[in-house]
Amino acid sequence: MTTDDALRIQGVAYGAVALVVAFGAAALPALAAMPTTTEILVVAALVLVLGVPHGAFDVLWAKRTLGLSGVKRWLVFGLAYWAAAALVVAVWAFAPILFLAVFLIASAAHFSGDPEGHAALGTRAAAGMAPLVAPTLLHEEAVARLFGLLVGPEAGALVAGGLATLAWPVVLLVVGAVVWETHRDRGRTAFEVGATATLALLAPPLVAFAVYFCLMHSARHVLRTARAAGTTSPATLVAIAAAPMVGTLALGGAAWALLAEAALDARTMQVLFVGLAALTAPHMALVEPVRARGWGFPSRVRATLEEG
Ligand SMILES: CC1=C(/C=C/C(C)=C/C=C/C(C)=C/C=O)C(C)(C)CCC1
Ligand SMILES: [Fe+2]
Repeated sequence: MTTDDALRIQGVAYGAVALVVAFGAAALPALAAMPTTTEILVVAALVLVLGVPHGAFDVLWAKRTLGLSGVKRWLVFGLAYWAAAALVVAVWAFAPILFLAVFLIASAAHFSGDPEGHAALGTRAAAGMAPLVAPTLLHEEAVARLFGLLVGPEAGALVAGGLATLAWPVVLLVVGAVVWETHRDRGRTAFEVGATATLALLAPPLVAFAVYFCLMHSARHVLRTARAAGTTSPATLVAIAAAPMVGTLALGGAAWALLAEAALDARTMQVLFVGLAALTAPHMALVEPVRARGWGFPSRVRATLEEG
């Protein structure tokens, strides 16, 4: 099986799971109650084990794009990576609303890279915004509460309200994207984006995020990395990601210890999502230029391949 086959299977499997979770949650409304501490802990564990490792492959992209070699250069790279992350944590501490707003906008831009091959700009916008905006259509209060654990209840409600004003436009954009991509014979992209929006609309916000982030965003990135590295061996991939993952876990542990005074739910949310936001800054700085070049192929060559 080639990595391209694996990417196709991943897209379809993700869409199927997303729809099952979405309609399962809709059929069992008791599940859609306010997020409990248990839910937060389970989602945190899933995101940590299946989601966060995709960023550990940044070392591989750094090697490819920056041509890093030698202990000194790797040390400088590591320092710059963690300095960028620390800066984000400082913004969270001193300007929480700015932090959350920029994190959401940057995340939408980052998630818009998920669809494979060519996709219309509107489709990319829909793919990027659906996981973040759609949950506020039916679960605005739950999103506000979760944001509240990160930035305080008032700021949380404000930002969730801001997202909620975008909810219908984003739903319409998703519908347009599904119709357009189907019309252009890109049915898999249509299915993926439609499933993400359905999941984000119907399932409890954190559950929807975990399913999307682990089975779409992270899985897709790992498969793209495997394709660029020319390997399908899980052992090779684990070997690449192990050291950065251990470093990340150590810093996450330190953050956990520092936040000893916060209640368990706030503490977990903060370590997880402020940590994700912090890592997203250097992660995007490395990965977005690679995406603009077609994931390791010169974009013009790739475009010709895809048109043909
Ligand atoms: C906190 C929170 C949300 C936002 C999460 C974001 C914005 C995650 C971004 C992760 C990134 C960009 C990872 C990079 O690879 C939701 C789902 C709206 C609702 C539940 C609470
Ligand atoms: Fe990512």
